[in-house]
Amino acid sequence: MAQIYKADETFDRGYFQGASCAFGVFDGVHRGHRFLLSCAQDTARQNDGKSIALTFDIDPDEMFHAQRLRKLMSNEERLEMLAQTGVDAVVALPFTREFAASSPEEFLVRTFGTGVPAHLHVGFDFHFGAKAAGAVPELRTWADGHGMQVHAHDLKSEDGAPITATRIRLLLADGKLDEANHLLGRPYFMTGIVRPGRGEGADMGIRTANLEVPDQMRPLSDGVYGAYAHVDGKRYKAAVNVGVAATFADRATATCEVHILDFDGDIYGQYMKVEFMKWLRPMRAFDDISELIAAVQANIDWVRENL
Ligand SMILES: Cc1cc2nc3c(=O)[nH]c(=O)nc-3n(C[C@H](O)[C@H](O)[C@H](O)COP(=O)(O)O)c2cc1C
Ligand SMILES: Nc1ncnc2c1ncn2[C@@H]1O[C@H](COP(=O)(O)OP(=O)(O)OP(=O)(O)O)[C@@H](O)[C@H]1O
Repeated sequence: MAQIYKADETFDRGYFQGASCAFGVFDGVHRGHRFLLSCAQDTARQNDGKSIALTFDIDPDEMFHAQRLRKLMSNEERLEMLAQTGVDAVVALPFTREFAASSPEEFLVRTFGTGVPAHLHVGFDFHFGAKAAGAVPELRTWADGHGMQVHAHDLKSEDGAPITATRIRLLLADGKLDEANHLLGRPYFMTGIVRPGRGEGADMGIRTANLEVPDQMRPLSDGVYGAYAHVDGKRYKAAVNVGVAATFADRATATCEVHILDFDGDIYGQYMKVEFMKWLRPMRAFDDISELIAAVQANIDWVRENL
C-alpha cells in the first residue's frame, strides 16, 4: 500500500517536484477516478517520476453542504482505497475554510509551494479556489509559468453519461444497486462498529448485528438487500435491512441490521464491513410479526441460494 501523507506545514512540498499528480476529492474511488489515477501513473512511468493521488483530508462538501451530503465512504476509507490503486503516494491537503477562501492562484501556490509537479491530471470540469473560481484555463495559465503540464481529461463514461460520485449516489438512493456497483467497479459497502439491538431479533429467531450508520454515510435507500458481511477477517453471506425498521419505528435506532447466515458469535464492539450485492425488496411496516418473520426468512433463503 502506498504511503499516505498529510500536507500540513511540516510536509516538504519539494516532494511534488517532477511528479505526476491526479487531483480531486475522489469520494467512492469509482471507475472514473481510477481512470484518472491510471493516467497519472502512465506519465509518471514515462517521466521516471512518482505518481501521486492529490486530495483533501475531508470532503469539501462536509464544510459547505453538510446537510445534503451523502458520502460513499469515510475520509479514512477514501485515503486508504486511494493508497491501494497503484499510485506511489497519496497526499491529503488539510481543507480549512481559510484554505478554501484562497484565490485560484493562491490556492495553487499553497498547494504546491516550491515543488511543482511535471504533470497534473484533472477532469475537464475540475474547479478549485474560492467560490470554485479556478478552472482549467486558470490552471493552464499558472502551469505555463511554472513548467507544469496540465492534462484535462474527458470524463470516463458509461451508457452515454459520465461516471461521477453524484451519479452513483443518486443510483443508490434509487435502489439501483447493480448499476451503482457497476460504476464503482466494486460492491458498495457500509462499515461500523456492531452495537447491541433491542433483542427482538433474537426473540423472533433472527439475530441481527446492528450498525448505527449516520444519514451522511448512508446514500443507499432504505430496503432489504443481499450482502456479504466481513467480520474478523472472514466473509459471510448476509441479509440486511437498511433504514430504521418501520415496524418498530417508535423504538428502533439501528440503521443497518445485518443477519449473518450460519453465524452465532458475539461480535458486539467489533468492526464490520457490509458489501451490498443485490436489492431484494422495499422495507415496510408489518401489522403482524409472523408476516415480518416469514418475509425476513424468505430473504435469508434467497441469499443462501443465490449469493
Ligand atoms: C433481512 C431483513 C429484513 C427485514 N425487513 C424488515 C421490514 O421489512 N420491516 C421492518 O420493520 N423490519 C425489518 N427487519 C428488521 C427486523 O424487524 C429487526 O431486525 C428486528 O426488529 C430485530 O431488531 P433488534 O436487532 O434491534 O432486536 C428486517 C431485518 C432483516 C435482517
Ligand atoms: N468519470 C471521470 N473520468 C475522469 N476523471 C474524472 C471522472 N469523474 C471525476 N473525475 C476527475 O477526478 C477528480 C476527482 O473528482 P471528484 O472528486 O470531483 O469526482 P466526481 O466523481 O466528479 O464527484 P462529484 O460527482 O461529487 O462532483 C477530478 O479531477 C475530476 O474532474
